Amino acid sequence: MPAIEIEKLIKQYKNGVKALNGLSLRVNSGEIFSLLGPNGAGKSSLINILTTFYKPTAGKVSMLGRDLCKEPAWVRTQIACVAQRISIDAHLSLMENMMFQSRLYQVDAQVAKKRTAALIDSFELAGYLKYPTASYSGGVKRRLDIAMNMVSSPKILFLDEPTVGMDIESRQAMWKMLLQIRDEYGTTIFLTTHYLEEADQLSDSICIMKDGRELAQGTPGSLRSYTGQNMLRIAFSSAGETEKYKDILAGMGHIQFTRVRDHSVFVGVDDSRAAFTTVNKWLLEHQVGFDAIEIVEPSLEDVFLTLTGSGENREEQWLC
Ligand SMILES: Nc1ncnc2c1ncn2[C@@H]1O[C@H](COP(=O)(O)OP(=O)(O)OP(=O)(O)O)[C@@H](O)[C@H]1O
Repeated sequence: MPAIEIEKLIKQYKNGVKALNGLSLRVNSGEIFSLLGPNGAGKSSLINILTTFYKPTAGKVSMLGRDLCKEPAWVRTQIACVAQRISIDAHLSLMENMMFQSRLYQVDAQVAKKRTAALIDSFELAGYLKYPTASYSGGVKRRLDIAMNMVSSPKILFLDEPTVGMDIESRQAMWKMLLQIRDEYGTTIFLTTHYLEEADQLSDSICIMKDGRELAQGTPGSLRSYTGQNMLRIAFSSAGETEKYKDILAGMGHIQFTRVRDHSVFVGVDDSRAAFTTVNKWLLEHQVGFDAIEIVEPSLEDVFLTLTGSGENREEQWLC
């Protein structure tokens, strides 16, 4: 049974804006699912519907096998939602915050005690017990916020940009925590992120959406090969050279678009071998000094930019 199944979902606000415009997607039980999309794509509108804050205008949403519109109260008992704004009470201790949350979800006191102890242990929070929560770093506060939301043993955990603004160390601690939640607790994780590398490394499944619809869904690997397009990477020794040759390369045969990253020009091509030959020949003939030229697989970021930047309405695609 899928954790979430959405068919042709529409959300039209009173001002006439259609934030969701026929969205369909599926989240499998026990997976980490990432929702990606540019600003205004409809991600928050979708999360607000799935967490029962908003009612959809039309379409079907099944959560854990039940109809969301018919049984929102039941759905609420099965999910937890960690918003971007941290919800811990800085006047309460770590333990008091956990206990407060358990009472909110009407978890039996004995059960709550056991769960809290296990969560503190799992997520390495014991070292912070004796300090006031107000003194915690942003990363630890967020970990505590998530641990609190696990007290009710949710089947699905929603996280809105869980690592936004974090340094790399805190981000890695968060990734570890999310993997543990999936593996030790079997919880399905539904998250939004703007970090494509994070989605790539962490997710079992990704949906890229724009204008209220899904553009593509699948595993990170299947999405990377989604465009069916290899790329050329040509590395130069300086940023100036890279910028200069980006524009020249853009005008050559077989080349669809160019992008610059880390002193390299990444070139989208329709035929990687033919493009390799053309570009290589041109660089040698014009005695252009370059550090490397190679055929590479597109990154998730390349796929994201190609899909969301195209402005085309693609047909629905299911890649799993
Ligand atoms: N309550 C609302 N009333 C009217 N329009 C809204 C409302 N909430 C969102 N919208 C509009 O719906 C569209 C989708 O917005 P939404 O916030 O769902 O996108 P998003 O992908 O979460 O964007 P972001 O990444 O910027 O948060 C936008 O055009 C937005 O202005």
